[in-house]
Formats: sequence, structure tokens, C-alpha cells
Amino acid sequence: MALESLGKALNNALKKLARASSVDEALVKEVVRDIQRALIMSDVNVRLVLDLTKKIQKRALEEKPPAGVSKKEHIIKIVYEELTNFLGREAKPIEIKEKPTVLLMVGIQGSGKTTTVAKLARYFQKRGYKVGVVCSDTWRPGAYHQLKQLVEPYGIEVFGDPNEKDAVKLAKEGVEYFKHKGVDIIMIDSAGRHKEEKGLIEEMRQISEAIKPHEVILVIDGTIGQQAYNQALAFKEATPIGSIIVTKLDGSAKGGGALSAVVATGAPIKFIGVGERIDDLEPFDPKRFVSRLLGLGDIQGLLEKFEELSKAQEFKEEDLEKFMRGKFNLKDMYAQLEAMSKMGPLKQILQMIPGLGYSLPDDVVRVSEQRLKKFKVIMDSMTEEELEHPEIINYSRIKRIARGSGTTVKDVKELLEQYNQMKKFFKSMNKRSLNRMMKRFGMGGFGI
Ligand SMILES: Nc1nc2c(ncn2[C@@H]2O[C@H](COP(=O)(O)OP(=O)(O)OP(=O)(O)O)[C@@H](O)[C@H]2O)c(=O)[nH]1
Repeated sequence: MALESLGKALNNALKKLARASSVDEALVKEVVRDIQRALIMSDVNVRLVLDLTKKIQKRALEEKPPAGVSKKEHIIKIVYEELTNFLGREAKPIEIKEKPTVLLMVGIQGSGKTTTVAKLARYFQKRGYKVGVVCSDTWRPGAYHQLKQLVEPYGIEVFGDPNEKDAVKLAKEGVEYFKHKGVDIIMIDSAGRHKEEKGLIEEMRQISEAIKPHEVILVIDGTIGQQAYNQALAFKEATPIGSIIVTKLDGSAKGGGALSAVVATGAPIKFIGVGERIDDLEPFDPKRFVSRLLGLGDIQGLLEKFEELSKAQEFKEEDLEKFMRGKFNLKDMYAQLEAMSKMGPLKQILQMIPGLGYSLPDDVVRVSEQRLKKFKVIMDSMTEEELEHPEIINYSRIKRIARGSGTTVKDVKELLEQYNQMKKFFKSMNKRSLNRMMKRFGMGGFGI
């Protein structure tokens, strides 16, 4: 989850509003102060915070809610709208109009650029585009191998030469190479050795002149907070075809500052990085982002994730239904956990369900790859009957399974505990949310 601590603080402010028996001026001011504090803690520029919260307060105190809408709901909507405006309002996707579309990626050392090139290449590949990646980083010889390691498992080709010293020449050759190969998108990973804007912009100019990219994308490290302003501004002034990806928004305490600072320069943010894995890249859509941040849920995001999954044929509709109804056995659980681990943490997915917000206990949903492997080994030592009816597994069976799988009684119990917890959790889950979600998937629902 991007900006988890900011989200929690904003969510708490809204909860205060939702729980109050009546809404008066004092409460509005208190909620606005909470929002102010949350944003400042996330390193959002104080002046920007004051402007924003002044607007929220004015509207909350002066506007009359339309018929059928409570004062509270109206204020929540105002907060949502103003935060959405604050973050740029509309999503601005990268347009792939020509074949090939050439994207030049630049970024200061350590910004997460190389990882982001790989993530974006994979993102487009998943959407049916053929992508070629050029490594023109002549400064860090490891960059070429890093890129190859990241994208080659997905069949994405990397062009580069760790011995070449001329970055512009490499970029040019790489583009020519992939043009002949007939790819749809060519991405160039540039050097990124620079510690500040000046060198970065000079390199960008040189490569841009040589290869004439359709778009230049600056990768900014979200952990630098509002300092992102200077980088984004210098970049925006240097190129009219520039857009931005802000990385490391997972767990960064200053991410709100970075996002709002970039928006304040007028440069469009197209994606955000939300983790280290190749799939941890999200198109930046202020509306969805804010609704998730406030804990209002994001059904659209959820649908897209599942759509992606079904495309990859890792997750079938009937499986989802079984799972969501709490009617699953150990085999199903394993398949789901595996699919979820490919898709991103289950927690991240469930957070998108309206009404669930932040209430998910970590131990229910956190299954590391290592644990999954262990589960698999244990399950290989179970009988078909045990897999389908785990409730028959008593202590002597546990001992046999542990022996057979070379694990311990504790390990087997852990697997069963995970299974029981999940079952319990899904049974107790907000039925209305499930119902709504299942309807969206065309699966009927619980008839509530
Ligand atoms: N948590 C988290 N880590 C990230 C994210 N994006 C990148 N990273 C990590 O940031 C570190 C630096 O990433 P690189 O891609 O090597 O970044 P770079 O230093 O800009 O690359 P070069 O310019 O080629 O040197 C790596 O450990 C990445 O895994 C993100 O969105 N979230």
C-alpha cells in the first residue's frame, strides 16, 4: 500500500467525522486540523497544505449538502474531491500511438530507475506490446546485467554492451536494432550516475537529440519528499515531452510530499512504484489513489488486478467464488495463495474492496514465498482425502505428514492454522462488500 501512514491518519480523521453524533463547526475544524497534521507529517509543503485545507474548511462550512445526502457524506466527498484536485485530478497515461514508440528513461542515481524500466517494460508486455529495452548506462557496468536479470525471465530482450563507453552511440544503435526487430515499444535506460539535476538534464538532452524519443520519463525517488520539487521543475523546464514516475511510495513516510511537489510543478505523474517486485508499478490515477488512501475502497483497481490475473490464466472465476464463500480446501488455498503471491500481497488486493479499508490482520494474509514452498512440501505428503477434507487431520496424521515431508509437527500445524484463519476470516468478512464485488464479477452474490 502506497503511503500507508498518511492513509491511516486521513482515514482516522474521516472516522472521527463519521462517528460523531452531529456535525458542527468545531468538529469540521478539528477534522481539518487532523488532515493538516497528516499531510505535514507526510512532508507535504506547509503552504500547499494550508491552501488545500482552507479550501476544504470553507466548502465544508458553507456548502449545503444536496437532498438525500447527509452533512457527513458531503464533507467526505469534499475531502475526496479536494485531495483529488490536489494530486492532479485526471490520470495521464503514456500514449502508445506510433510503432515503435520510443521512451527514454532518466533519473538520478539510486532513484530506482533501472528497476522501473523493467517494471514498465513488463507492464506494457502484459498488455500485449512487444517491448525492447536498451541499456545505455556506460557508467555502471552492472546495470546491463541487472536489467537482463530483471526482464529476460519474461522474454524481454535487452540490447547493450558493458564495454562500450559512448552512451549516445549505444542508445542510437539500440533503437536501430529494435526498429529492425519490429517491436512496439523501445525503452532506453540511461546512465543515472548524476547526483543532481544539471548532469542529468545534459545527458537527457544529448540522448534525446540522437534518438528523438516520443516521451522522456524522469524517475524520482519518493522518499526524498518535497525535495522532489526542484528535480521535477528543472526537468519540466528542460523538456516539453516529459513525464514522471515516483518510486518507493510503499513504506515511505514522505511520499505525500513527493507526489504533491511534482504535481505542483505541472509535470504529469504517470506511474508510481509501490514495491521492489516487477509487478509493483501502478498507473497513477488521482481519483483511485485518493479513494484508496482515504480507505473508501477502489473497486476499479480491484477489477483491473483480477482482469490481469485472468489474462495470465492464474486465477479462475469459479476459484475466486469458492474462496470468497469460504468453501475451499487445502488444495484450493494453495492455488490461491500462489496466485495471490504472483499478483501482489493479498492485503493489497483486499484493501481495494470498499468498506474493508485497513482492518486486515497481517498474519492472515502474509504468506512469504518461502512459506509457500514449505506448504507445498507438506501438502505433497498428504493424502488426497486430507487435502480435500483437512478437518480429518488429527494429531497422529500431523505426525505422519511431518515425518513424510521432512518437516516438523509445528510446521504442519502452522499450515493448518493458516488455513483455518483464512477460512474464518473470509467467513467473517463484510458480506455486503463481497456481495457487491461478486456481482461485479457476474457471480451472483449472497442475496443480501
Ligand atoms: N520499496 C521499493 N523499492 C524500490 C522501488 N523501486 C526501486 N526500488 C529499489 O531501489 C533500489 C535502487 O534501484 P535501481 O533500479 O538499482 O535504481 P538506480 O540506482 O536508479 O539505477 P541506476 O540508475 O541504474 O543506478 C533497488 O534496491 C530497488 O529494488 C519501489 O517502488 N519500492
